[in-house]
Amino acid sequence: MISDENILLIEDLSNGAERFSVPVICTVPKMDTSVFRDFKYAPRLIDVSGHLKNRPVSKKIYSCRCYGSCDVNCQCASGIYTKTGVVNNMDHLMCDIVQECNDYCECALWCGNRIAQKGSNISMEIFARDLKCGWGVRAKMNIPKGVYIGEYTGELIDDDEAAMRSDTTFLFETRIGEQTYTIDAKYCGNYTRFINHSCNPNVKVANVSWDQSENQLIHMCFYTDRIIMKNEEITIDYGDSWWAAKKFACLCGSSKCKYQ
Ligand SMILES: C[S@@+](CC[C@H](N)C(=O)[O-])C[C@H]1O[C@@H](n2cnc3c(N)ncnc32)[C@H](O)[C@@H]1O
Repeated sequence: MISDENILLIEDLSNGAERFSVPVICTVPKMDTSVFRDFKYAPRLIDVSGHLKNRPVSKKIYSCRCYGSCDVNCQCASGIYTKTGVVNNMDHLMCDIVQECNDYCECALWCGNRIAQKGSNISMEIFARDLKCGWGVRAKMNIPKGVYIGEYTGELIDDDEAAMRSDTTFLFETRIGEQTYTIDAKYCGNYTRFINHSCNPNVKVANVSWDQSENQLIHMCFYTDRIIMKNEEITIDYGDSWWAAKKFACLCGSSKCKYQ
């Protein structure tokens, strides 16, 4: 039930689709709540028909024969994660593709190189930041550095379709193999589409794949770049090209602000 007077506006925006509830909290009068009426929660990427079609496996990439968890000698282990699944070195995360183990790998489901593919269990909530920035996302618990917190989901559309979308606010570029695609999370996505920009962000976005095919789908995955305390706002850097298309100033408040 959506009402401006309630502090807890929605108990769980995900409707049980996540491993944690995604409450929407409003303490700012006159916030625009219409976004939640039209919003379809999608814990995974979907295509315009509402489903992510199976893509044929053209040529299989490497799959490992490890028993239990892969170690550093395993060819498909990215070396990005520690044995407990936390990112080792945030600079390495910014490589072309973080390759996780895939369906053909013989390692266990609990292998330390299967992290983003299993989804996050780090609780987040959507809150009313202010009337100018709108809604934002904050942590419901303390989170260590290097932890996977979610994937940018929404409709997966091709370049022609993306060019026809009038609102570019929620467009995020990705690719399948060599072909570029766009994720649009305006009407359909998960909590990550409410994450605001900061010029001093606490979360980094990496290209991650767990496909067994050479024609891999690149997932846009979010990892904490420092320790995040309970109730701290989650922020990412939207990048120069996003800001180039906008006619308003950044309100991140950081002393490092680049888009004032
Ligand atoms: C991807 S959405 C983030 C969620 C959004 N706050 C909402 O309520 O739906 C991006 C929009 O949020 C606002 N926003 C995010 N970060 C901002 C910032 N640093 N300064 C000003 N506006 C920001 C702008 O309106 C921007 O178009």
